[in-house]
Amino acid sequence: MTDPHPAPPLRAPRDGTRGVPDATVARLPVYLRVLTGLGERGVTTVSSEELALAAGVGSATLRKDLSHLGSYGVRGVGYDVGHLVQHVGRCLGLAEEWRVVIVGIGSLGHALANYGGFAPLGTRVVALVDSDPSVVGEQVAGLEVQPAERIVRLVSELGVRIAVLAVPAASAQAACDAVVAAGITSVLSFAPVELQVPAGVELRRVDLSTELGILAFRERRRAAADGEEPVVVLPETLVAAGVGGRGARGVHAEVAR
Ligand SMILES: NC(=O)c1ccc[n+]([C@@H]2O[C@H](COP(=O)([O-])OP(=O)(O)OC[C@H]3O[C@@H](n4cnc5c(N)ncnc54)[C@H](O)[C@@H]3O)[C@@H](O)[C@H]2O)c1
Repeated sequence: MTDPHPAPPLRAPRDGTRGVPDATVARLPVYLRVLTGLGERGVTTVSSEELALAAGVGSATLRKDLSHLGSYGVRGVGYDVGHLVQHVGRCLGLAEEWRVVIVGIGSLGHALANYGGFAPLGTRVVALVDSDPSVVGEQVAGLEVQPAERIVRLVSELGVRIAVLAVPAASAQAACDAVVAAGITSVLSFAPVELQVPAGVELRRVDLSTELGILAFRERRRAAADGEEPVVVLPETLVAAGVGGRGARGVHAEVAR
């Protein structure tokens, strides 16, 4: 595979990703996943165009990102996949293991605890906690669910650095405060609510309903541009009250159940 635009070989930074733009750091796990997949398929070199396509970014962005790390692209050859896997991994601190606690072992907490895809990114779930006594003591993914009050001890004894919050929105701030008070400095929350953390604590949120809402909005706009009739989904109560059906404005209504 040839690379028409290889990034110039630069020095590798000695201090991980310090000084590397946040946007670049956020893309590194994606590059690593693609590169790891290529390596598993026996691919030894990859062009910046191919890597960019597989990672879903522009090739100029990819070359710039890798140049921040010190890339090893060779003109006419491309990037050495194995070398780049190690290099990106080192920059992400993956030689070390970052220990994770999941707070809230309900539907989502179970799924996350059982998910095996975190390890390649250097993280390992080592503890599960829940505030519900009926959940405490349950075995999930080889770990026993611990009472939420034990968080301080778990964090210090197991060296946990990252907390994943899989609790309802109403409990999320309290759960967040508890993990921060226990010494956690990185929090990933799935609760659909804004959270406050003190300076020095990294907070990331995964809000699936907002993401889906954005896609639905775009679908609606695309359908409107294609001249499709909008489908308005009405609650059953409104339909029972006589609202809905194909109305004067040509709106086609369906019932939400
Ligand atoms: N289930 C999903 O597929 C899904 C998808 C996207 C987002 N979410 C969000 O993830 C969060 C969890 O969803 P779920 O469906 O797993 O809920 P769930 O009700 O099934 O589980 C929540 C768990 O959190 C525990 N809990 C509550 N307060 C706690 C606290 N302070 N400390 C420790 N544990 C506590 C509860 O005892 C319960 O076991 C919600 O905010 C939800 O909106 C869920």
